[in-house]
Amino acid sequence: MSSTNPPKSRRIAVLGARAVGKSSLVIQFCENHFVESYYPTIESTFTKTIRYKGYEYSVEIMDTAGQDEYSILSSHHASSMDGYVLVYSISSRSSFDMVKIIRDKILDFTGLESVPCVVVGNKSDLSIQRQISPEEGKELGEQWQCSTIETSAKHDENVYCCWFLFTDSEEQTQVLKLDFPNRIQTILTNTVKADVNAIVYPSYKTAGDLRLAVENFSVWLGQQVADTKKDMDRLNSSGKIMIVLLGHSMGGIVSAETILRFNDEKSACLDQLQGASIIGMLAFDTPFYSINQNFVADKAWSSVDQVRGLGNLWNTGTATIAAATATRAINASNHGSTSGRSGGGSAKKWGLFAGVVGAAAIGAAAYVARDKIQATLADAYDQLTFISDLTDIHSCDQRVKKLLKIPDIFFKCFYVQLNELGSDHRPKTFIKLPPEEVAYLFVPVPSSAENEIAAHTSMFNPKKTDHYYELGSDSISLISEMVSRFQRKNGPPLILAKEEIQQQQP
Ligand SMILES: Nc1nc2c(ncn2[C@@H]2O[C@H](COP(=O)(O)OP(=O)(O)OP(=O)(O)O)[C@@H](O)[C@H]2O)c(=O)[nH]1
Repeated sequence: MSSTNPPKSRRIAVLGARAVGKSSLVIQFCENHFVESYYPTIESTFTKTIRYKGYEYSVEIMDTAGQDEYSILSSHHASSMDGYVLVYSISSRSSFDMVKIIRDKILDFTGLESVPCVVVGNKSDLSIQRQISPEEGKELGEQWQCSTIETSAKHDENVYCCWFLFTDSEEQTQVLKLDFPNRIQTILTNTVKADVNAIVYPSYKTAGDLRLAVENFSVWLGQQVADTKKDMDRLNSSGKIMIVLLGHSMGGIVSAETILRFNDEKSACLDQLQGASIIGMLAFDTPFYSINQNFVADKAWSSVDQVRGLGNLWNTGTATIAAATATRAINASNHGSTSGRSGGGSAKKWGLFAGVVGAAAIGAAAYVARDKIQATLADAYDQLTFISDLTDIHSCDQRVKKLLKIPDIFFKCFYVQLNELGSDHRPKTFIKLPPEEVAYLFVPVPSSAENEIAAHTSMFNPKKTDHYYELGSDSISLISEMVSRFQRKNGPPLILAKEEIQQQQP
């Protein structure tokens, strides 16, 4: 990831019934002409760079084959998309109904409550044949809280607008709907062919001792494993639970300490995790080597209110996520049924596992380097005994060293870096950068936030973190790599349910 500002990339699928004008809209937008003749599409991909509200977007548009009620939504079209343009023809009631069916299929597939989309009523030039009024189109948009627009690919009316509206609506809904854990869960499910459960660690104790936080977190983690096992038993499925910890901010330190604890106390690990394996951790802006003293010293931070506000932000849970995953049924007959709506862990069919990948974590705690900041600010935080753990540089250093010594634990830390350099000509970062020998494990993520604290707290906000999407895909690639490594080492995954294995035995 570079610190320049390359275009933000977006992948959009265009979906709708047959002959509503999907290809015509895409061709008009990308190539500026209208094709009168009708050639049913199988699938084509177009790319176009657009400038919108000061940002450049490199948009990859997937034009898909027309859908009918019986078409099966391809995973290729439903997943790894940043959003959808759903097209109907204003002259066809059935195509309007089809848009609703397609959206339901996407929600079922992704397990989300809502997805960024724009509903487009095409062929607005055919007013005499109109079957759907503009009001009916708008009502649907209000119901789904998305933008709607009528277009004519033929007369090139509103064609540009529909793509811009998408960008706008996607920007607005992204933070709320496709939040980071959901995004990881959805994409990872399809990437590693696994039932992926992103579990957010529900409450994070910012008060209290680090050891207590680690203990609480370990107990919670054990509970997640037990719940997953119960689901698996109920569905008579077999598989090995793998856990990946994702920790933002101080959650990364809690995750690292949890791994160290389980490694030091192997019997406790076996009891509490019931044989599940922690295969790695990803940290996000975790101050493993304390926070960057440059900005603490900056008097811009000397407002108690500002820091109190920051504490509230950290405590909202926006920065508190965890994930647990389970390898999905490989049996094709079970594919369609494995995805449930979000939060529907129990709705998942845990049958026929190829193994179970589990991930957990992310907590964020408010903290400041106590001895680097004014007394008044420290007072605002005096219940946060975590602070002292960050000022013990020797322990900080040892923590990372010990973590790296544990065999088969994969570790990476992403950290935010502002686009401009500081007055000392060094990168502006929230965390203090690590020593040279471990620098390769720390990956900068460019941020356009106004300062280091804003960058830190908005790391999972696509509006502030320029490479939010890449952060998601990089995390997914790393988790996939952890899973493959684990599976390579521990033999091929089981792909059959218990009863099928029994049936196959002589
Ligand atoms: N009058 C009018 N005709 C249009 C418009 N857009 C597309 N058409 C015509 O509608 C027919 C179907 O257009 P396509 O763009 O191929 O439709 P599609 O949705 O991609 O079709 P499939 O690939 O089968 O899903 C073609 O004959 C187009 O010329 C429009 O805005 N107005």
